[in-house]
Amino acid sequence: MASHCHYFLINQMVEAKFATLLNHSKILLRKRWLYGIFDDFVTKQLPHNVTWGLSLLYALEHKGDRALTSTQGELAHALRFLASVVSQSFIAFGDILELHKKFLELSGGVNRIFELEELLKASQSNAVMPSNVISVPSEETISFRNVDIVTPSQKLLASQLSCDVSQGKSLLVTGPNGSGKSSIFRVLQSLWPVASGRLTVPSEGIFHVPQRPYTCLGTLRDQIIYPLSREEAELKMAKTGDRSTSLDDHLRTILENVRLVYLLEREGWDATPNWEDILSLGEQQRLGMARLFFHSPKFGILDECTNATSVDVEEHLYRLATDMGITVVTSSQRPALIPFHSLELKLIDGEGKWELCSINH
Ligand SMILES: Nc1ncnc2c1ncn2[C@@H]1O[C@H](COP(=O)(O)OP(=O)(O)OP(=O)(O)O)[C@@H](O)[C@H]1O
Repeated sequence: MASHCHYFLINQMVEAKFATLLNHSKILLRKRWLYGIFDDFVTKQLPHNVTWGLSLLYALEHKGDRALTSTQGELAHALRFLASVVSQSFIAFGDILELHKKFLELSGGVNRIFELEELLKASQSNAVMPSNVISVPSEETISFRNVDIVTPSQKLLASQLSCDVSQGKSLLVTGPNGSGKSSIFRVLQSLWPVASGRLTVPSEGIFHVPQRPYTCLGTLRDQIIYPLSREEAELKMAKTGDRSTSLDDHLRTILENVRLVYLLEREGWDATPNWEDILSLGEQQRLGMARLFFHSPKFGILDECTNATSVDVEEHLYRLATDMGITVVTSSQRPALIPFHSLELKLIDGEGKWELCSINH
């Protein structure tokens, strides 16, 4: 019922916007039509009328004998000259009118270039700021040192945040809606710059799983190994894994672990449906976790990425991650996840206050 009502409201909104657009287009068409008539009249019709008028005036002024051949020839010549001068003058006037239209088009183009330049400047200045993020290849800890978490509209969400996530010591970020949990993850992904302080992250071995994982074009296999290609995935397996297991067997085990093996039985390895359309959010989230297990990184950054799965499946997924030795940084509201973490970062009010507590098992 609620979704029906919502659909109705959206439909009404779209209809209203469309009616405004249609009205605007009608006004524009009428104005263009009137302008076209005016333009044609000034550049095509009016010159003839003016020539006739001037010729008439001339004829009335000089009432001589126009029967003479020489006078007729001179007259025709003079009239042709007059007609061309008048029509050229009006065409020039029409060009001036046209210039206004061209000027408007040009000013639109200039505006767009100006906006592009502004955006480029802004992105360059943003690109300078993440220098506060230090990416170290051999680093084993994610470390926030007096980091201010600030939104693009300059709202301070966490002030002077200091906390270390070392391997084996998973961190749970909690707090009310809008307190800044996801913002910490945006800073971790370098989507937002570090306004002040220093953030140190290992340059490799970090894997992000968002709330709605991206589903790429391709097969079920491609979804799990994303962003690697099949060849790269096979190479990765050859380097790290058991050489006796094929890639598909390995992926099948992962699907069994995330309880999605029925998808393989239903779709097979080679079907390429639009995965986002055919999978529920809970299934997409389990696929996101399957990706994490395939890549098996040192750190998993999990931003509410299991909140659409049932609690028992969520616990099972976290148990698997712990067993695989993946240290996680989780944003979640569910108390069931507390036992899988060693530290809890509580964002208190979304105005800067935070608290770090260790979780005793
Ligand atoms: N791009 C943005 N520009 C300005 N403010 C933003 C932007 N994105 C988020 N915010 C604001 O930052 C605050 C924190 O948002 P954030 O998404 O981190 O909250 P959250 O704790 O993850 O909330 P929830 O529990 O609802 O997911 C909110 O007040 C939000 O309105």
